Amino acid sequence: MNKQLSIIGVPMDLGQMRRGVDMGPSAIRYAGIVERLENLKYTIEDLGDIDIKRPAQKDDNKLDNLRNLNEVAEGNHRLAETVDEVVGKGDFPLVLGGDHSIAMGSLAGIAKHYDNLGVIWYDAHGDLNTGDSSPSGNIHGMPLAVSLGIGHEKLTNILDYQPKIKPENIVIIGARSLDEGERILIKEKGIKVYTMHEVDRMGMSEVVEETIEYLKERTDGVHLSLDLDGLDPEEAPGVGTPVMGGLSYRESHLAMEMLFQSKMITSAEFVEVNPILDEKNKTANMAVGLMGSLFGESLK
Ligand SMILES: NC(=[NH2+])NCCC[C@H](N)C(=O)O
Ligand SMILES: [Mn+2]
Ligand SMILES: [Mn+2]
Repeated sequence: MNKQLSIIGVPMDLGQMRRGVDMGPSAIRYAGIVERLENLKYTIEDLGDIDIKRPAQKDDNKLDNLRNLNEVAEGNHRLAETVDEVVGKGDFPLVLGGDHSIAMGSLAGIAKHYDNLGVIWYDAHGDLNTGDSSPSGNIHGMPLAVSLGIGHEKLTNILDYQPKIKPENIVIIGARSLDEGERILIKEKGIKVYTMHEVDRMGMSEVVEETIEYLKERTDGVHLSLDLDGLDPEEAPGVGTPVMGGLSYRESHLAMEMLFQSKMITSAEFVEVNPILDEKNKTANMAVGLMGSLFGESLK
C-alpha cells in the first residue's frame, strides 16, 4: 500500500438536511486518526479542511429538486482540485466527510488518473438518485449516479469531464434501502450489488473475495467510499439516515482487513459521521478503527 497519505477534511453538510455532519472531520481527527496511521508507519500530511461556503441566506433553494445545488457543486469542485493534486504527486488521498455528496468531488479528482477506476460503495443506500428520482432532493443521495454522468450538469461536469466511472466497475456492499429509480438504474446499467440479503447468505468473507476477484480483472485502481450508515445503527448511531439491519462491527473489520491484504485500494473516503447525533464519538471511533484495519493493523 502507498505509504504517503494525504488527509483531506470536507466539512460539508449541504447535501442533506441534518446539521452536524460538517463536524465529521473534526470528530474523526479527535478520535486519533493521524496517530493511529503513524503507528503503522505511514507518512501523513494533513491538508486541513476544504472551504465549504454556506448559502447566502438560510435558503432551501430546491431548484430542480437539488437542495443547495450551487454550494454543493462549488465545494466539490474545490475538493476535486485538491484530490487531483494529491493523486498527481503520488500520494494516497484519504478524504474525511462530511455528507456523502463529497464523493462526487473525490471521484472527479481521482478518476482523471485512471482508465478504469473501480469503486467499492459500502453503504445502506445506493446514492444513485437524480433530481427527478430523488424522494428528498438531498444531493447526498445522488453522488454515484452523478459519477456515472447521470444528473445535473453542474455536478456531472466537475473538472470538465464525464463520466468519472463506468457502471461495470462499481460494487455496492450493504445495501438495504434503495429507491425505485435507483433499482431501475442498477438493473439497466448492470451494477453489481451485494444487498444485506447476499451478505447474510454468503457471509462477508465470500462477498469481499468475490468483489476483489471481480474488480481485479477490470480496474487499474480502486476507490473505497465508506458511508458509516452501512454499519448497523446500534454500532454507528452518529449518522443522518440510519437504516436498521446493517453490517456489523466484525463484518466491517473483516472487509477492511481483506481489502488491505488485496493491496488494491488506491484511495478512500469515510463519510456521514455526524457527532451531534452520535453517542460519545462512537461513530468517529468506529471510522478510525475501520481505517486502522484498512491500512494494515493486525495482531500478527
Ligand atoms: N449518503 C446517504 N446517506 N444517502 C441517503 C439517501 C437517502 C435516500 N435514498 C435519498 O435519496 O434521499
Ligand atoms: Mn448511506
Ligand atoms: Mn451514502
